[in-house]
Formats: sequence, C-alpha cells, structure tokens
Amino acid sequence: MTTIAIVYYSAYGHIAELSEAVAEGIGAVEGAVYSRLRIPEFSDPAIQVALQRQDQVSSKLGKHFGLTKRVEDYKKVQQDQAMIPVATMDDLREADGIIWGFPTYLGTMPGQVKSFLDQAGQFCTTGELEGKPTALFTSAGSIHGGHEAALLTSLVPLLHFGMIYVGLPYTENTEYLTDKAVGGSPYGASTLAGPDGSKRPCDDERKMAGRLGTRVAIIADSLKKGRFLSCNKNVLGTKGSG
Ligand SMILES: Cc1cc2nc3c(=O)[nH]c(=O)nc-3n(C[C@H](O)[C@H](O)[C@H](O)COP(=O)(O)O)c2cc1C
Repeated sequence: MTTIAIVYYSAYGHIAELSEAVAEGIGAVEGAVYSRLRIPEFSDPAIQVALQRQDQVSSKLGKHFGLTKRVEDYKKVQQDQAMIPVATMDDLREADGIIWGFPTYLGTMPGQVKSFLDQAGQFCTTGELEGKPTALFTSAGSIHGGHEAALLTSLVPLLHFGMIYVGLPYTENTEYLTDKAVGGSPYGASTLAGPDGSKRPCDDERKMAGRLGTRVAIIADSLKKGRFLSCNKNVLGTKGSG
C-alpha cells in the first residue's frame, strides 16, 4: 500500500475544496491511499484579529475584496475543517509521498505553512523525507496575483528536505495552455478564487489537481517498488558508507 499525505492550510475553503480533487486522483491509483491533514491556524488572538482584518472592511479595496463576507466565510470554513486531523511530524515520516496545499499570500506560502515547515526542519538533517515525491497546489485571488510564484518559491524548502518535486506536464494538462483565466501550470495545480473569493475551483482546475494526486501516487508507488525509498541512503552512499 502506498500512502500519500495531503497536508494543507485553507482560510476560506478553496484549498480545502481542491484537496478533495487531489484526493480523488490519488484514490484512482490501485493500492494508493490518502490522508487529508491540516496545518492549524495561528492560535495567538492578536493574529486572528489581524487575519480577519475587521478594520479594513469599509475601505475601497476592502469592498473590492469583499472583506465583510470573508470574515463570515473564514469562521465557517474553520468550523467545517475542525474534523480534519492536524498534521504531525509522524504523519510526514510515515507518508510515502506528500502533497502540500495552501493559498497564495503575497506571492508565496502563508506564514502558517512556513511555520509548520520550520518545525519540520529537523528532517533536513535526519533525511527522513529524502527520496519521497512531493507536489504543491495553491489558490490565488487573481491570475496575475502570483500563483505560479507561490509554487516556485515554496518548492525550495521541499528540496532542502531532499524530496523529489513533481509538476504537471503540458501533455497531460492541456487545460492550462489557454488564454482563459484558469489555474494550473507546469509547477503545480492551482485555482483562481477571484478578488472577492467568490469563484470556486472549476472542472479544469479540479481535473489538473486530480492528475497531480495520481502522478504523485504512481511515482511514490514506483519508487517504493524500486526500493528507492527504503534504500536511498545506501544507494547514495550518505549513510553507512563509512
Ligand atoms: C494575507 C493575504 C495575502 C494574499 N495575497 C495574495 C496574493 O499575493 N495574490 C493573490 O492572487 N491573492 C492573494 N490573496 C488571496 C488569497 O490567495 C485567496 O483568498 C485564497 O486563494 C483563498 O484560498 P482559501 O480559500 O483556501 O483560503 C491573499 C489573501 C490574504 C488573506
């Protein structure tokens, strides 16, 4: 059995929704199973208030971004996700592959995700994630808002862990070869939420997210069968080679 962990953070639900499409793609691979796990919200109440940005709702851009409704959406999404288990370091250790999902914040990953990855920093030296396939999916308010930049900048820590990065090739994902506003790119899956967050993941975006899940599951399975995951340190001579 090949186990893929989908580890995600979602404030307004787009990433939570796209994680279901990723899960479907993993589930389509024989012998592959998935777990959906969440990166928790910051617990400091001062940060909570800042996140909900109550003081900005009446500004011009606050209206454009639909901030009044967002506060309500945020509360509901957090409640809905309460039953999703919080990801632990053991979940990362035990998975044969890990797919990370998070919204694009300022063209990169949210602080919540960076904080979680920092806590996992030990894996750089223990090598426990080395050789495992990994991939990313994100959401962004605008097609010009940096969803591709978020994926490109966020793959850096995964390479520090020694993971094998999996993207979305052109030939399988012709949906992103378009001049229409649709997520997805060679760097990973994505969805465009709209400036006010009112768009939900469309069929094309879900298809590409599903294929990403399938691709990681097949690669993890192949690596496992090739004994790369269990033997990689000996093969690469980084452990036990004297
Ligand atoms: C702090 C913050 C920063 C954001 N930065 C960007 C950004 O750089 N580019 C962009 O297109 N959208 C940005 N957004 C919009 C989010 O990407 C969008 O709300 C998100 O994709 C929704 O995902 P979720 O519903 O899973 O939380 C930002 C939102 C927040 C709250």
